[in-house]
Order: sequence, then C-alpha cells, then structure tokens
Amino acid sequence: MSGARLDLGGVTKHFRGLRAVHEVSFTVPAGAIHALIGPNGAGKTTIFNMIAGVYAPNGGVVRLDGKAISGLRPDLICDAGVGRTFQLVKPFKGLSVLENVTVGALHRKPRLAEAQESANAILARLGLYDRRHQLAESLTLPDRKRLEVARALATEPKLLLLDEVMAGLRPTEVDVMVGFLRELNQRSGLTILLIEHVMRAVMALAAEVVVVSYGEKIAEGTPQEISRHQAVLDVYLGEQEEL
Ligand SMILES: Nc1ncnc2c1ncn2[C@@H]1O[C@H](COP(=O)(O)OP(=O)(O)OP(=O)(O)O)[C@@H](O)[C@H]1O
Repeated sequence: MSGARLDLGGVTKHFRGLRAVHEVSFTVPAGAIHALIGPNGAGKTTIFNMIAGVYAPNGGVVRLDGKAISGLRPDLICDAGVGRTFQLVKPFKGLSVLENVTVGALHRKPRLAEAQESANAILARLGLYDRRHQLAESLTLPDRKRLEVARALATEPKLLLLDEVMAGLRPTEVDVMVGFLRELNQRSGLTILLIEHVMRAVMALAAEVVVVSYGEKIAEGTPQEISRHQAVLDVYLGEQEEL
C-alpha cells in the first residue's frame, strides 16, 4: 500500500435547486492525513460521494495522482485506489466478520484462499481476529466501526475516505482508533481524508483541516489555525461541538 495525491478542483454538486457543494477545491498530498469538517448539512458526505463515484459532479474535477476520476463508476474508482467507509455502518447481514472483509479483499484477489488470508491479516491488525466467525451484525458499535475500516482497507486503497468513524465511540475507544490510523498511515503511507465531528480525533490526526459551510469551503489550515479562525468559530456558534 502507498498513498495517492487527491485534488479537487472547483467541484460542484446541485440537487435540483439546492447547492449542496459549490466550487470546492483542495488537495491532500500523497501520504497525508487531512480532515473535512463543517456543521450538519454542509456538504461533506456529498464531497465524499463525488470522490467515490456515487455522484458525478455538476462541475469541476476530482483527480487521483493527477488522473481525472470524477464521473467514473464507483467500482472503477475503487479500482483506481479509493476506499471508503459509510457514516451509517451497514455490514452485509447474515455474513460473518471474516466474510464481510473477504468480500472487499476479493476485489484485488479473485482467488478465495488469498482473499481470506488478506482479510485475516487485516482483522488481526484491527483486533477483530478473535471475532472473525461472529455474525457482523452481532458486533458492538466500536467493533462495527473497526469492521467498516477493515472492509475499506481490504480493497487495498491508496486513498482512504473515513466518514465519521469515531461517532458514538467513548474517548478511550477514540484514542484506540486514532492510534490505529496513525500507525497505518506511518507504516503504509496511505493517504487519509476523514469527515469527523470528534475534534479530539481531528486535532490528533490531521495535518490540515478543510472547513465547509453551506456547500462552500470557508477555511483551510492546520488544526491550530482553524481553531482560531473567526469564520469557523462563527459557523460553530450554537453547535454542540467545540473546537
Ligand atoms: N441525494 C440527495 N438529494 C437531495 N439532497 C441531498 C442529497 N444528498 C444530500 N443532500 C442535501 O445536500 C446538503 C449537504 O448534505 P451532506 O449529507 O453532504 O452534508 P454533511 O455535511 O455530510 O452533513 P452531516 O454532517 O449531517 O452528515 C444537505 O442539505 C442535504 O440535505
């Protein structure tokens, strides 16, 4: 695994009359961890969906290592090296933890034995190996979050998109996930972009933060710069989260 550079250039998505994302541009260098934050409904998941191919942008371009990927089908974008987790954790019901991760691994390793070997190795790294034969839906929330990350990693991405993987976790569980992601990034050079409301995790992981509000980028900088940025403080006024 190694990281790919992500570039968004003036990316726009409208849903009928609604400007969900408007001319958003930013770069995540290869091997970096950046965060995408903003209030509810700001357009963060829509940005992920454009990177991952769920939606084609109405304007602008998404590039992975300089190659335009926007508008391609999700499976081709996965082939190109984009892995993602979903905000609502939805493992394949009726399948075990191992089978869930093997489905992801089959994307690169069409032979079942090899895919299972790769899935087992990922489960071991995420501390889920002992639970590999359990049904995925029987896992606790923190374990289901880890399963989401395992499924995305099994596709051997160069860019990992994490959509609120810390939500609902206790502070100690957040610290475990932060430690895992930091180690993964340092060891493999995987590029990571995370949507996150848990500021403890953003501060600990992200070299840079992009802030969106009402579909537009309003600020970009290090976590320290962002936490002092007046426009950011203004949009978070009245929000539960504190920067
Ligand atoms: N498929 C869709 N059809 C119509 N409107 C949509 C669709 N997807 C998102 N939207 C709207 O686009 C806007 C941005 O939504 P989005 O889910 O990207 O925000 P978000 O920043 O991820 O919010 P949250 O933090 O609550 O997940 C919202 O107003 C949302 O209602």
